[in-house]
Amino acid sequence: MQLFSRLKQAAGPDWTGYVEHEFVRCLGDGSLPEAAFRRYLVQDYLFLVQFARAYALALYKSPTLVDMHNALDGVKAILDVEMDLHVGLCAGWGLSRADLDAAREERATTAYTRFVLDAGMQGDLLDLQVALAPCIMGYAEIGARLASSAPMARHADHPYGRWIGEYAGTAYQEVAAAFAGWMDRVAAIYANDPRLPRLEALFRQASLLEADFWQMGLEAAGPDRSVVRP
Ligand SMILES: Cc1ncc(CN)c(N)n1
Repeated sequence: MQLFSRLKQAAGPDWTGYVEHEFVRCLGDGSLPEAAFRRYLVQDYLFLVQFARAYALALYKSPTLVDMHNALDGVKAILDVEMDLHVGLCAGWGLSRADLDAAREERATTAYTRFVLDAGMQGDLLDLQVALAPCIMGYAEIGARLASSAPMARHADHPYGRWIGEYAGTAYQEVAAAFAGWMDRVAAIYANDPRLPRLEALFRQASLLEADFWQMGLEAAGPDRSVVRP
């Protein structure tokens, strides 16, 4: 079994609480309040900046040249692909790069990104990959599900159709598949039974922090958007 599938199974409701969060459900059916999406967009820009640093740390933590190339591909995928798409998406919502650079990090953004960076600083490449996995793999899963289950998602009138299309699209899906394969290859060398509880704990915590990130967006739409946790 792929390490990702195993970690997901172990995280159980903490994983579904992330990928099926109310923010995601409302994004899919188009009912997400604009204020929630805007806060999310701004914070996600700040998130991606820190996430690029985490991928760069993966390069530093890489034991082989092959791993270094995989990590470098990840840095480039964020800086040259996802970040460009994100800035373009923000521009469509009237948010300039200057607006994004001037924004203040919300606590949920700080908590999540610094957790991932710390997991990588303390641990080895596999610890870092496992802490990054909910981010990379979760959005691929969400994008694919929303694109196939929300028929309107591909319609030009859907307010969040472009976001869904980006994460359901081939470019992002390929990045996620490549990441899962790389993590499996590293796990084949470094994972063993005594390490599993620690890896599962890292994955679970990152999944919870992803759910908090959605929640932070949702709360911009009003204080009554309570956490929907299993
Ligand atoms: C918070 C968050 N998590 C994941 C992704 C997808 N890389 C993202 N853009 N933002």
